[in-house]
Amino acid sequence: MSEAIVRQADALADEQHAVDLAYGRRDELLMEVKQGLVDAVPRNAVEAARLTILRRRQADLRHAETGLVFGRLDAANGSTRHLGRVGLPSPDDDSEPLVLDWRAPAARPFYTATPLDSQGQRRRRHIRTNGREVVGVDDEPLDAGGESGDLVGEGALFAALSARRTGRMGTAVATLQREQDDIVRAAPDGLLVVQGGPGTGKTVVALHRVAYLLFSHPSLASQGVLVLGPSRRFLDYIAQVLPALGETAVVGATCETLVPGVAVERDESRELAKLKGRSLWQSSLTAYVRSLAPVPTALDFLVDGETHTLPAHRIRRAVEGAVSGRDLHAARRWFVENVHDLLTDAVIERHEELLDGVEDGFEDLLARVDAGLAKSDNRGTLTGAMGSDVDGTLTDDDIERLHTRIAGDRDITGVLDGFWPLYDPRQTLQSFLADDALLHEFAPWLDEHERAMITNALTPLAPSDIPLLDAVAELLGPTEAASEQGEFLVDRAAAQRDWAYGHVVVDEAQELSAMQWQMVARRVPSRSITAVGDIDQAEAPHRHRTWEGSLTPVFGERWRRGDLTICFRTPREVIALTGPVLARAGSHNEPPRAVRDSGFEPWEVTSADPELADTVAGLVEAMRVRWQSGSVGVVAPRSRIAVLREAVPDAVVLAAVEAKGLEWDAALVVDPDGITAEPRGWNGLYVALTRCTQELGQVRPAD
Ligand SMILES: Nc1ncnc2c1ncn2[C@@H]1O[C@H](COP(=O)(O)OP(=O)(O)OP(=O)(O)O)[C@@H](O)[C@H]1O
Repeated sequence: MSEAIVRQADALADEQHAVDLAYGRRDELLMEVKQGLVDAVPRNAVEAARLTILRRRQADLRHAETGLVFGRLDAANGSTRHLGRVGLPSPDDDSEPLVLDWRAPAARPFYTATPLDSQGQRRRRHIRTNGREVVGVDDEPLDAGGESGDLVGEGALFAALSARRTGRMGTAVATLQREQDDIVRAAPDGLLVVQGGPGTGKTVVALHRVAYLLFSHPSLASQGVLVLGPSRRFLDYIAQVLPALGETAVVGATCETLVPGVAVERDESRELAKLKGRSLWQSSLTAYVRSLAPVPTALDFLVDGETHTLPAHRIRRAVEGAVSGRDLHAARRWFVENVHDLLTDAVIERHEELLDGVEDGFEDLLARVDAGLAKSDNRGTLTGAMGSDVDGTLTDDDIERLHTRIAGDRDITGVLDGFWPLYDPRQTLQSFLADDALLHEFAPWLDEHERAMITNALTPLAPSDIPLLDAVAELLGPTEAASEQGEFLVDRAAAQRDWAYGHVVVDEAQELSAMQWQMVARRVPSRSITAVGDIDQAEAPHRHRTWEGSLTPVFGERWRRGDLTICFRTPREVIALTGPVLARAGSHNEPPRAVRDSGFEPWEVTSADPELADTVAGLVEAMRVRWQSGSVGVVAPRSRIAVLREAVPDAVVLAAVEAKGLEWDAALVVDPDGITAEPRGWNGLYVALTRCTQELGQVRPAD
């Protein structure tokens, strides 16, 4: 046996031993946690918190069944460390864990050390497993000096990349690359926008970042993290990744589901969506909602049978004081309290006048007041009901009671409601959008045709109405304090429109309109946001071809950019086709660099249009045979989807926009010219061409 084979066999045996120990420890810990949870009924908040931690730990350990240990770092000082999906403490109270969590700072060299910058490490080892069995190890010496390549752990990476696509995303925790790791571990302050071409691992990075942030910044975990994806289907697609990374404290949503209790009820034209996505709406809606504050006038109130008039100038001062820096409903609450105070003062003043009148005709005056009260209601006389001191002066308790009585008085409340009503966000938005004169006044940037488009497309709600509704709801403010619903943080966060998240991750960020960005920003007051996307795959009706264009209207200069440049999905042969497509799409970016060849040259066939569906059915069948147990997807212009779905009922047939973020072993692009003829069609074709991991075919209808 050659020396290399013996070394490999020894390495496999060593790692099998380490992996066996780790699984043994994991099973032991799982058992301990299970026992801790048996019949556990929390008696107090501390115990409830302990049980939550135990449940979380149980979920983490369960999810770590696959790939419990995937790497090892050998340090220059002779120590070794194994790395895995979750940390496993050593059974004896050793401070060194048996397995180091991949998110721990000490694990970082596994992703970033190079021969030129070895970070105190001698060797990096990737451990490949199948279930609990070690099937391979890949070693990289880090102490040899010399050139550093682009990739870390090539062997393990290529093994991961050549695995058949199941249509569900897996984790890449064992094979994250340097540029990806830099983004995963970047400080969570401010808005970080990550531009990456197709297949550069944007979604992978975004999800690993969530897991990393929740692990390393526990304060974020207590506020929750929101992951915003482009569609429900997409959220389902990634749903298994976060639990596998040990994370459950995450709310997933799309821009359309972000406002609890509100659903999109109709589709809309691109023209309207583009119009309603413009950033100018924010200031127009702000001005409109501000205009709903009442015009000050004198107000009359009946207190204890006496009319008290608060003059217009005092109401004006109260309104002006209330609205500054508050949402409309908070301003209203402030105003109402102020009026209660003013009225209390007015009644006291009147009472003092009465006392002053004692000297000149006290009895006459009292008789008049009491007679008036007896007529108006049965609350008793002022002099009697107050329980004032014997000398007639009001005590603090009297004043407190008077104030409470005024605050609870139905008639007074009625006057205040009439003067300053509560507003429903949906009705408020719809009244605004329905009224040409209001639009003219508050959104003077709309022309007549645009105003007509808006007033004609009112109910029910379309996707672009959701961010407008959210803006109005925020400007109005809640009518009362939100009630906390649900035992778990994620349930409470998802149910509350104004929940302040610790961090927000946005996938396919290039699609967001300015108003959708506003909606995101509102949910994270700290602006701790990671947005990943490819501006060249933008399909949305906005016109942005650069991140500056997309972000500046909302964030100004307050964002930074990161880049992902290596394509892990699409093979070099296919990426080579995309340069001209990108240029036609008006891109400012280079295509990403593909990490591998597939050995399949992309091919093209033509078919007479009437036979196109049959041709596609035949080609899909042949591709299926070639990619047994793998996946095949078809991308086509919208107008052909229905016919193709009928011709190949058991295949995935999607429009380019629907294929975004998805990948198959083999992709068949039908009628590429038809795709480019769609709105933002060159961007769409770029998406379509870059879905495959191995084989790309195109079918063109013959003229
Ligand atoms: N470090 C990695 N190790 C293994 N696989 C990886 C790695 N990074 C990315 N991949 C794989 O590459 C493929 C593309 O990743 P992902 O879907 O995150 O890319 P994307 O940039 O979001 O693509 P798109 O722009 O098309 O949405 C996936 O199969 C993913 O698992």
